[in-house]
Amino acid sequence: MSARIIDGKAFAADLRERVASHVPAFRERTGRSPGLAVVLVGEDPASAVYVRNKGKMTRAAGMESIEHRLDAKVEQDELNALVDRLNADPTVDGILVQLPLPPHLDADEVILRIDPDKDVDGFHPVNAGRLASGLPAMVPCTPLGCLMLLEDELGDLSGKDAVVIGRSNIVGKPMAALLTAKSCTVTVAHSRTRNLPHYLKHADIVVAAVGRPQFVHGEWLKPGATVIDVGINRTEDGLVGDVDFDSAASMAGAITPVPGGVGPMTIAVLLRNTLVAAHRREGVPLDESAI
Ligand SMILES: Nc1nc2c(c(=O)[nH]1)N[C@@H](CN(C=O)c1ccc(C(=O)N[C@@H](CCC(=O)O)C(=O)O)cc1)CN2
Ligand SMILES: [Mg+2]
Repeated sequence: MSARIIDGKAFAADLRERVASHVPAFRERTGRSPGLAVVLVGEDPASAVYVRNKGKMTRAAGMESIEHRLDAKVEQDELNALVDRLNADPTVDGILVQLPLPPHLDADEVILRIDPDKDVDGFHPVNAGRLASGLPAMVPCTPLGCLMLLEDELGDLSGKDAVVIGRSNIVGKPMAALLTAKSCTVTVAHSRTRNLPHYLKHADIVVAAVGRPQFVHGEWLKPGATVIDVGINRTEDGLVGDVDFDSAASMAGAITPVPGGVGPMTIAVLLRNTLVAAHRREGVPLDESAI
């Protein structure tokens, strides 16, 4: 193995501290802490862990965590009504509905209902449009976390060839928009791409978010490439990414591990987005590029 291991866990801990350092001044200025409301529907065990960690880390950063747990059988109207109440609550700066929702609920409908200025997940089409247009947006947490790791590793990304594998609204599409905004030449590959190794051969940057365990093989990579693995797949061999770590680590210049790579960045960026949303909503200045 020769690749540098990108320590997302340590980067995320640093980012959470940076976020926390801005909270006292916000409280001084407004008389309250930034507030994040998290809605969990049902009992999906992984979602329950993520939501618990979000609450813990929100409080550890000095912010207010408002948690709503709804029964798995809750009706769409009741979920929508909760979002309406959170939209109207001036102490709530960020609203997040934990995904996936039980199959009888329409995630698009509930996301559309969230006030775009409180949409700390960055999933609302208004924010997707703002991001695509280069306007100030709430940016989805996982891709923004990937971008932070990439810039920390590589510095200026301008002119680099990037392949994003996966075209979801949550990771692939916003990741492509962020890399395009950084002047990368971006290819979006996905499950129907005919000859993935052909594209990967030239890629300086690979972001794998396809949702298939160990899908990307090291032999396909350009030697020295930076590989960001967004996958979290629970298999008989434990938790694995979308990249075959061992073969990729012998070809790449740097790679994120699973666990301990991208995953921890998701919650750290969520706290960052909540801080940003709170400052924007209150009109309190914040140098967003410094956090
Ligand atoms: N509304 C949202 N729903 C979901 C999101 C999201 O950003 N917003 N992302 C994922 C789940 N997620 C946060 O919600 C999340 C996933 C993974 C991690 C993480 O720290 N992973 C660890 C491994 C933990 C494990 O064993 O499962 C790691 O990779 O090191 C944090 C948050 C889907 N839903
Ligand atoms: Mg896909």
